[in-house]
Amino acid sequence: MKKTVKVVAAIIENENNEILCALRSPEMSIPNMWEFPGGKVEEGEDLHTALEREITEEFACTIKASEIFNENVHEYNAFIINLIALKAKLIDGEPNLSEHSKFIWLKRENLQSLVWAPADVPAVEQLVTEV
Ligand SMILES: Nc1nc2c([nH]c(=O)n2[C@H]2C[C@H](O)[C@@H](COP(=O)(O)OP(=O)(O)OP(=O)(O)O)O2)c(=O)[nH]1
Repeated sequence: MKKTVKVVAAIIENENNEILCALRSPEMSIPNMWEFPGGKVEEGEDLHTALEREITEEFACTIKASEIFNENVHEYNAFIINLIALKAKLIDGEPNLSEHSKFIWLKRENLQSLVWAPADVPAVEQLVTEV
């Protein structure tokens, strides 16, 4: 049976209404695909704490996570992902690149120009149609 992995991802919007998009590197799993930054929730950890921890680890800045925006279950070849996207705001510092190949800030209407990790597609669609 495939393992189910619980992953939190941040929809970080800046003051220009742009959203942070990160490109997974060739060395990461699901390589060379765009994602909302985040990572796996650890045993006993709540969603907000997990997301704030992952962003500090991967981008050396501080966010405050708020409401759940989208939740999606997607079956990859190797595992099943329960991807929970939370809205978030940058509260200290600016993102710094470490594990990812690149990050960009994009307006909602341009999000679909990227090749997203398949599990992220429903969240992207919801963002594009959000008023
Ligand atoms: N962070 C993140 N991961 C995503 C998204 N969409 C998606 O399919 N994934 C996949 C990629 C990875 O297989 C998994 C998350 O693992 P990760 O490698 O980013 O997290 P992690 O840092 O906790 O993992 P690790 O150190 O244990 O390898 O979920 C997304 O929007 N954000």
